[in-house]
Amino acid sequence: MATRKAEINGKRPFRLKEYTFSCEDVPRLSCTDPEVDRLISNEQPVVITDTNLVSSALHWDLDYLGKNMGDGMFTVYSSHTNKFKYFDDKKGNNVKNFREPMRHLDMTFQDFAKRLCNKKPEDESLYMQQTLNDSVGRRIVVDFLGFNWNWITEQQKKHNWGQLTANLLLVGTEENITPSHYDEQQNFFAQIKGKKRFILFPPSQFGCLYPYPIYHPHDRQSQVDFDDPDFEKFPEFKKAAALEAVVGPGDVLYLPTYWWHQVECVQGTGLNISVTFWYKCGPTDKIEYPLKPQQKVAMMRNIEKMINQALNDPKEVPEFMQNMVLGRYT
Ligand SMILES: O=C(O)C(=O)[C@H]1CC[C@@H](C(=O)O)C1
Ligand SMILES: [Zn+2]
Repeated sequence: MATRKAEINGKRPFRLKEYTFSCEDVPRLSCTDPEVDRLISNEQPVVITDTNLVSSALHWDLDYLGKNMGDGMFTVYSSHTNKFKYFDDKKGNNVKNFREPMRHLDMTFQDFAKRLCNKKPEDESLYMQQTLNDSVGRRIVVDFLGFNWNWITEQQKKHNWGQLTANLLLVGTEENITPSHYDEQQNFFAQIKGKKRFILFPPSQFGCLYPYPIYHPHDRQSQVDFDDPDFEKFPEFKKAAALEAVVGPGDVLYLPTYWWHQVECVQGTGLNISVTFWYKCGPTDKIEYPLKPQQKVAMMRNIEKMINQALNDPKEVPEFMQNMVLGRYT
């Protein structure tokens, strides 16, 4: 697998996987730069520095979390590969012979930390992905309250976003990968320990990324295997052109809603800890034409949902969709 050398601001170089598509850099700007507001208003990704958003958590490591996360049970995914492809198990019955690509385990943080420390190369990869809630220990609550809520709440108000819906704590090891998908929420992704690489595609490249059907457990995920793309089945993927961002401790990536992202824990950067800040999108006051790509994706999803409901049988959807477009709009 080809890799290339990279670095952030001249700091210690590390290696990134190479793919078939080009990668341009996401802008990296201080939160004091007015360009940050412009990019967020335009729903363009940007790496924002100096926010102090999670400065109160930069001392988090396996030992500290093990001592302070409390004795609650936390969500940990286990995968035979280093990929953690999200699936909605409520949609599992819609697809014949669907095989869950990773196992959902529940364990205490202490158990998770022990498995990470004793992990042998042949063992399954592990990824803790736990919504921060009141089950954590007191010191974690203090660190959480110490996040720069003034700054992020100011962003929420300025850009007229909806409510904060979740803070997901992510604890993984280098080379863990979350394959390419899009979400329907605004996201400030805060890096606490280790480095993460984001491969981003704008919503306008929906046609290059071939998401699964909406009834599929992998709804919102790309069908394309970036490590071995099937250009026969997914010819438009040849036209995909990515933006790339590598974030380190203290960096915050603004990840706009409907933007495709693959997330990789960077090799050689050790234990990886992040926290997401997901917000509901704001209301669309006035429809303006031409419609934005993300509005068209939302429209496509609503139409797919309507067709699925009306047909009431996932097996009928492919033929219905093909009858609608093949030879008519192709
Ligand atoms: O923040 C998001 O939108 C995500 O997809 C998260 C789910 C797994 C996380 C990761 O860092 O691998 C990223
Ligand atoms: Zn995501």
